[in-house]
Amino acid sequence: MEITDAQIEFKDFNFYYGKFHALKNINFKMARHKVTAFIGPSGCGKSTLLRTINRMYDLYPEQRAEGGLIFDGKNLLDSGIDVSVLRAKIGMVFQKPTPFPMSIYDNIAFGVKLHEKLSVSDMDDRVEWALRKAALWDEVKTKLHQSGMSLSGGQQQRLCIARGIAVKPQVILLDEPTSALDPISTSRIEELIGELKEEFTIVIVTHNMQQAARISDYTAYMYLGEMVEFGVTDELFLKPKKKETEDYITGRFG
Ligand SMILES: Nc1ncnc2c1ncn2[C@@H]1O[C@H](COP(=O)(O)OP(=O)(O)OP(=O)(O)O)[C@@H](O)[C@H]1O
Repeated sequence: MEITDAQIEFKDFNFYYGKFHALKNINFKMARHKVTAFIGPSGCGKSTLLRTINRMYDLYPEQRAEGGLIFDGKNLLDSGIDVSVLRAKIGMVFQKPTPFPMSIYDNIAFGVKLHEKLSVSDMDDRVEWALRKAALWDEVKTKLHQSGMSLSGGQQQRLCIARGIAVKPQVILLDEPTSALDPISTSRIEELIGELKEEFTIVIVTHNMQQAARISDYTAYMYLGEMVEFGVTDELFLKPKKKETEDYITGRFG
């Protein structure tokens, strides 16, 4: 399987927490405007891999990445990369909804103001655009100046997605975005992911294999820091090439 339109490419990529070798020789590409899912048992390195993509590890001096992580023709591991610009291009949504303690409107406007100078009416338009894209507009349009914390968990997570989208990134990283949500909010977010890929490249970590099978185009199965198998989602689930993958997806693992 060859990915011809890659947005991000990992080349001989390794990652260390101090002396612990957490990601081992990772090589694969993520396709533009598709959903790529990382699955695997707890501790296999899914979140670590996701967090390298916007250099979250920069905050911790003992964490180190080596090799190639190519985006827009540049190696994101190079020291010359401006990490704040990078994080505007590659947004992230966490497992637990994390709205800022400010109004719904300001939750979205805050990040936009860091990168762009918009007039009041352009900002209003941007906030509406982001909330519509995140399928939240109809629920909040009459209460934009109420606190983001007053929303339900599922609405808060859509607000966080709207906040990520508002700066117009190219890639959205989702770290188990539905694991704290009820089934109805989960299916709304899954539906939303299907719509967002029209405009953004999506990478999702999920411990839920059915979710990966439902929403992703490509799936990577990880185990003990290695990428055991990467492929088209339907093929990986229906006809895995490796026995380890088959054991995991059929529940025979462990
Ligand atoms: N800050 C850290 N310092 C040291 N080791 C870490 C750190 N964070 C994670 N690890 C280790 O790196 C490995 C991968 O962890 P990671 O959180 O990426 O796994 P995961 O697949 O996302 O797991 P889960 O599904 O449980 O969230 C584990 O062995 C973990 O113990």
